[in-house]
Amino acid sequence: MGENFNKKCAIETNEKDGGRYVKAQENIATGECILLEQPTLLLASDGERRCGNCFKLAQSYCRSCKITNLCLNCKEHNKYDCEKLAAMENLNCDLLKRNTECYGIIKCLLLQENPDTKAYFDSMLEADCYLEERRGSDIWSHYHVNVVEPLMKSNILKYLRHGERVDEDFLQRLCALIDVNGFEIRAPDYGTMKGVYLRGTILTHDCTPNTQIAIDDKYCMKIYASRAIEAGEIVTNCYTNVLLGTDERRKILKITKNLKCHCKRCLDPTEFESHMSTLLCSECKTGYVLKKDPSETKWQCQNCQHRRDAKDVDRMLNNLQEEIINATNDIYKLEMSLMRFSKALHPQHYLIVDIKQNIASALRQILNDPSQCPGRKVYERKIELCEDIIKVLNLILPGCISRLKAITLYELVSTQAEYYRMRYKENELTKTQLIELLHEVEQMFREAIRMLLYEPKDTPEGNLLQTMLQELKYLQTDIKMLD
Ligand SMILES: C[S@@+](CC[C@H](N)C(=O)[O-])C[C@H]1O[C@@H](n2cnc3c(N)ncnc32)[C@H](O)[C@@H]1O
Repeated sequence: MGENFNKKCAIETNEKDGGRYVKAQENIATGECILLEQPTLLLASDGERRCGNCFKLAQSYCRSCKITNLCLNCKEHNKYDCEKLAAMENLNCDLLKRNTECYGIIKCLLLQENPDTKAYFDSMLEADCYLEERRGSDIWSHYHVNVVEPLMKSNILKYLRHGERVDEDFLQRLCALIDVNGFEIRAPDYGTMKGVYLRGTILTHDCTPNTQIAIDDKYCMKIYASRAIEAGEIVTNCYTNVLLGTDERRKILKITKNLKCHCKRCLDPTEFESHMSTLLCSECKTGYVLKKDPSETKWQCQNCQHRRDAKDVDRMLNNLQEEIINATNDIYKLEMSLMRFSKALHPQHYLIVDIKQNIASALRQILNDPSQCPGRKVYERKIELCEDIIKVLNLILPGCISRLKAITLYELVSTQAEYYRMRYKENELTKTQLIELLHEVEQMFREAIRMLLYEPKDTPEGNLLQTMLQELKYLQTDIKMLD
């Protein structure tokens, strides 16, 4: 569980609430690594069963301890945990197996039992988890029924050295710590699981963060600067999806982290002129409808002052969101929805961006399948959509390197290169014009590559970087041959 925090950073403590955060002590350059860290705990997502060794989905159990899931290809899992559990003769394994969420907490308790990992457990307890705010809530009742009661009734506590300090509050605290500090990470087969990273979790949230987090196939977390960070700045990470609107991001942050975000983006009604939350006025048809402050319950048109109730807006956005989900990959349905949404939402609203991403991805499938003989309209539409998405990303992540930007830029330039070649073949472009356009494509290709250079090797983005480097070489050869 080695870790490497950049020496230019320091962990500081907020005097008011004791919360920790990370501050840059010196200037940090774009792309510079801030932290490399192995997880302290890897856990299945709620309700899932994953092999205790390879973390693929598994239904079978270890023959020795009888409680850890082990897939048919794996023979053993953590030796300490296995032996400790196997020695618990009167453990009610069936009860624990039925309540899948117990296993993550058992892993935590074993971290505390094992002298080699006790220090990690103790530092996990230092993290924020706002236990008092959860007391009596639905989530508290959920864990009472699904974790606390089964664990108490299973006899496990009497086998633990620290069992006497384990009561309802202690177990609820462990559940809360995992909820607040667990990172959603890629599982090795498909889906996601949770990883607890004791250092990575200290970074404060910001909706326009100054770092990016990448996790490789050995679950090593790398945090690097997505823009230059000046000495004295707080080092931040975005706990939610940057492509959501302010209300949606804040709702998720409140539920998952009990956090009221007051970052610059949340406090700017236009979200840095991106207008990702802006509606079009249903009265005057042209005015922008905004909320001046994120905690307000009324939306108001900046042109005719017409007001809309927040509940009514929520209902409309939920219906539109459902429509996108129901359209799945159907381009016709998506385009029809886009036309309808465009009457109610700003052209850069997050749901418009979402639908454009869906259409672009469906078009990619057509362009990658030569048997569909894609016509020029398909290329033109894909180019237009990618350009629109990049424009929004540049507004919300100004000056930042970003995986999202890199991938969208790559989608754009690979489509443009094909499109220009097609037009050249159809004698619409001269050779000189084609060379000039391909040179422009090459510049943007380099920009996309530059943004992925800091991604670890064994990640989908690291692999994409290798593909892009190859494709850049082909493009350069192509240009040379035309010259
Ligand atoms: C993952 S932890 C971050 C580290 C935490 N401060 C600690 O000491 O363990 C998430 C919690 O930190 C606090 N936090 C993180 N970012 C914040 C922000 N931008 N504003 C206010 N509180 C924040 C909230 O209490 C949140 O639930």
